[in-house]
Amino acid sequence: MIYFLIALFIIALDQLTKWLVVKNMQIGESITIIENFLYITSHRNPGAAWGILAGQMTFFYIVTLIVVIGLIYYIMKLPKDQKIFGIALSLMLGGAIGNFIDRLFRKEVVDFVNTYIFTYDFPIFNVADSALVVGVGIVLVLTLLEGKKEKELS
Ligand SMILES: CCC[C@@H]1OC(=O)[C@@H](C)C[C@H](C)CCCCC(=O)CCC[C@@H](CC)/C=C/C=C(\COC)CC[C@@H](O)[C@@H](O)C[C@H](O)CNC1=O
Repeated sequence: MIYFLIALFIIALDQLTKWLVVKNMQIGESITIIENFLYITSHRNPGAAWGILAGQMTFFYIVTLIVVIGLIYYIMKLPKDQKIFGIALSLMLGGAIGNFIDRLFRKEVVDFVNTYIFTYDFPIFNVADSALVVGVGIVLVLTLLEGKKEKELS
């Protein structure tokens, strides 16, 4: 299934970028990409978004396993014509597994994408987070569009 290849690609890209950051940068070290906008900063997060539930690894394992099993089930069950939906699910699957690998072996997640959206210093994230957020975003948009279409038809 092409969707599992997409998830594998995300996992590989996520783990490669994290490995490069861990290997070549000290924690806290920052490289300017675009002044005042984009930096690569080596960071670790023992929690979820914004560091919530730091250290609750058992909780993260359980939630991630439920998310991963749910996603695999939906990808297997997906009708042939819903390719975009399938791509969104595989982005989420790759992202969830990417962070799961970090939590399993490092007991924390490696983050390095440091952006300043306007002056707000957005939490530092990684490839897996981006895939998750993009995947969630596409699912939300498709669901809203689906709902709108049904309303127009009814
Ligand atoms: C993106 C999901 C977070 C990701 O969830 C995962 O792994 C999943 C598969 C497993 C979690 C245990 C369960 C989801 C918790 C839900 C959550 O957290 C609310 C999310 C809101 C979201 C709206 C969509 C905002 C976005 C935030 C950020 C991402 O910006 C691109 C900032 C990321 C930085 O705080 C970075 O340090 C985080 C670190 O890398 C660990 N990442 C995780 O826990």
